[in-house]
Amino acid sequence: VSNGSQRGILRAISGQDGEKPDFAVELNATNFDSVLKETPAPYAIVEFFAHWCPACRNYKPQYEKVAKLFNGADASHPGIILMTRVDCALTINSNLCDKFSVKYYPMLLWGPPKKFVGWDPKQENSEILTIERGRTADILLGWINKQLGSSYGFDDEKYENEHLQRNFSDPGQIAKAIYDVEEATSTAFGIILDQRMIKSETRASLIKFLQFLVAHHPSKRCRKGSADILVDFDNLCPSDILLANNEADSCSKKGTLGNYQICGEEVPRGYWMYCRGSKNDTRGFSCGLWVLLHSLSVRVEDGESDLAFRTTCDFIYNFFVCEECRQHFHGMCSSVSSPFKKARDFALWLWSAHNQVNERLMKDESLGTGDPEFPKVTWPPKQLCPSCYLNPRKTSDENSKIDWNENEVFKFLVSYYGKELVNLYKDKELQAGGGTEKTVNEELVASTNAVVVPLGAALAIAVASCAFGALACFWRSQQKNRKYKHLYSLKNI
Ligand SMILES: Cc1cc2nc3c(=O)[nH]c(=O)nc-3n(C[C@H](O)[C@H](O)[C@H](O)COP(=O)(O)OP(=O)(O)OC[C@H]3O[C@@H](n4cnc5c(N)ncnc54)[C@H](O)[C@@H]3O)c2cc1C
Repeated sequence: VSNGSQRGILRAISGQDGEKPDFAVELNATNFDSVLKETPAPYAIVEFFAHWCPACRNYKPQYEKVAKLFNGADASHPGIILMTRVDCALTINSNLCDKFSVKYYPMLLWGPPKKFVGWDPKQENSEILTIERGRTADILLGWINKQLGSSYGFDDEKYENEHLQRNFSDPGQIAKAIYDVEEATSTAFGIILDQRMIKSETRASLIKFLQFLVAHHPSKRCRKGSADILVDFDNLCPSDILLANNEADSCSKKGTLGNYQICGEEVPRGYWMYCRGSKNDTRGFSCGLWVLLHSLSVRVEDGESDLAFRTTCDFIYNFFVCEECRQHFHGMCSSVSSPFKKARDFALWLWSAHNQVNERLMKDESLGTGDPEFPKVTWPPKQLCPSCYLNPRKTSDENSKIDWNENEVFKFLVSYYGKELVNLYKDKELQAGGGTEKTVNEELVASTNAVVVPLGAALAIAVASCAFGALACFWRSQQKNRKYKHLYSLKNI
């Protein structure tokens, strides 16, 4: 998907355009496969229409009324059905519409998004169905409800979030959070550039965090995007420029750095799934950031645990725009007196620090500052991890300290933020890769195709420490080799 068309899609979804946005996402022959392959939604509807067709124009408000329920930042049921449309009157889409044997307008097809990709019309038992009678919004929603056994209604428009409400007995919810981790990463990077936060005193901290992401981000495309930025970092945001002018344009959104998408072109998507609040301004980014930090913490090895701890602390201190949050977190970081030697200790420290924040906020939230649908709890609640509790609290004993079984908590964190988080995502990666799973090393090397790798701060810090595990080390040596190869070839010109 080209930058421009992707931005168009994001605008359509997030409604940040000046004019009233469409909720259904406009697809064309160029982005059709990639958008449908990438969407986390389990179902898609494609409306084939022609812009000159009066019946289609009349139908648009009906289709949009349904799309508003499922697409966009204020959808009541996000992430379930991606509603799209293809204009068959555009020459670029002729083959696409022919492939789906579009015989009349508007024609609606329903199915799992990935089944639209590489669809063969001769295929028997296809999971793609024609929605024969979707002529009004009511009929279309009725058809969907019948198909899914759901009871969605247009009254759900009030940005309610009942289906995502915290359900402690459903640990499977975390599988959705991988999309929020990507969104949080991309949002954090966007804020850093927007707010011109890369300065001479914060630059090294960002480089360290990018290395952390390259080695341990649970999403492949964020590892790849972070590696791309890291490789070019010294060119894009040289330290001498920052020393001369602490507010260098090149290190902000205005510079080339602003063209980099840390998690690829499809992210951010403009909505949150696991971290979606019941109101627009609650949860979202700060929840996604926590999940990112926990997911990183359970992926480090013993030897990197202290660096991971310091990298996390410095990143939050330098780049988290919530002043109270960063100061409070800094206080917790500063109270750690001896270096971490075990990955387990770092993961448990982060868990415990997060619980201290939760406990502090529980009091504030009685003032109505939190999200009423998602009250803060001491985490994980018993429903999610019964074995984490040594002595279950008695009702009369509500305020006593919980006696945690830290071995069980660690096991739980590793499984929750490790395997379970990437449950859905792995399938997606495999499907996207056509069934052949490349090693992460190959992916990283393939992704970092810069011709010249600068041997400045990024690489110097990287090569010197090799601290973030074998994977990052491997990647760094690849960069180093390329640098030398490049210099060598230059010398021979
Ligand atoms: C580093 C940091 C510091 C912050 N400090 C402050 C602050 O000082 N004041 C303030 O008002 N807000 C602070 N925030 C924001 C606040 O913590 C919440 O992120 C925000 O209120 C949204 O809450 P939430 O209900 O989505 O759950 P969050 O607390 O954001 O948690 C996200 C998810 O993580 C899981 N989780 C909860 N607790 C734990 C735990 N102990 N270990 C592992 N997983 C857990 C749950 O599944 C939860 O849904 C901070 C955020 C961050 C990232």
